[in-house]
Amino acid sequence: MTQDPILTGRGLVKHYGRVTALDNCDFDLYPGEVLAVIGDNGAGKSSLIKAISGAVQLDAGEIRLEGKPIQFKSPLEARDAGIETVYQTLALSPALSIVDNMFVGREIVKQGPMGRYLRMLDHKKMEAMAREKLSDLGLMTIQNINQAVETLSGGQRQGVAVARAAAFGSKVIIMDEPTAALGVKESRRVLDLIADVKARGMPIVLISHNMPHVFEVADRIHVHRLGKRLCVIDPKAHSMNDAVALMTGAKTPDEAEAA
Ligand SMILES: Nc1ncnc2c1ncn2[C@@H]1O[C@H](COP(=O)(O)OP(=O)(O)OP(=O)(O)O)[C@@H](O)[C@H]1O
Repeated sequence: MTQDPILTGRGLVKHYGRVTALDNCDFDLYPGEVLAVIGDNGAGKSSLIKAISGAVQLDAGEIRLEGKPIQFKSPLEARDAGIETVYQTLALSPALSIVDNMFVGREIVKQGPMGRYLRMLDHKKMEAMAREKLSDLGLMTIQNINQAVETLSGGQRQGVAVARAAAFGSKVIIMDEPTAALGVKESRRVLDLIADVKARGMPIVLISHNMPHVFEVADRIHVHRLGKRLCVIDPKAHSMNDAVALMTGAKTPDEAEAA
């Protein structure tokens, strides 16, 4: 890697009472890459992602975004700084429309006094922007952007959440188990979506237990074990069996390299 990482973590520590969820963990994400984070249940993947996305506060360590140290007190602060996290379930408000979901907390008000003093929203502008972003990502199979998100399929919902991230100039998108609850066809759409977002130059962190999905889309794989980064592997140079052996402790990184 010749470029500097866009996002780094050094010596990250997180305790929950007596449990050490992050134990001096390091992390690096490079511009434009898809980095998969894999690990056994309880290895600390979610804790790592929550620390990066402002959902939990670290006990020690440093996170840098574009070289600058950051300390987010809430997920909103992380989002404002350009780190957008797409959760499987919590990403969207089901009863709100697609447009409303995309603009919640970032509504565009009308120009002039109506917007300035009466906070009247510019629905036309928001709809046009939503349409543009969705079509950029090949998501215009969605007919009516005023329909409630609860009427969309799982894959389409992921799409709306990702379009929202892309629309607001995010620097990093974190996707937490995006295909876990989806069928084969829907998963396909989400994997294509990841490829589209990557093609637009946006780096993605993908947390997944699904090895075929990880091996299909990841440029590098961060193997997380016992609260820290055990190693980073190249999916082209390693098998899925190697990846599973590393995350369960059946193989050491040296053994995986020698194989
Ligand atoms: N809020 C919490 N309170 C107490 N312990 C927690 C909390 N969150 C996580 N832990 C513990 O921290 C450790 C790491 O959990 P974490 O959820 O980060 O792992 P994970 O790799 O994401 O697991 P999974 O793949 O099962 O989701 C586990 O032992 C877990 O029980």
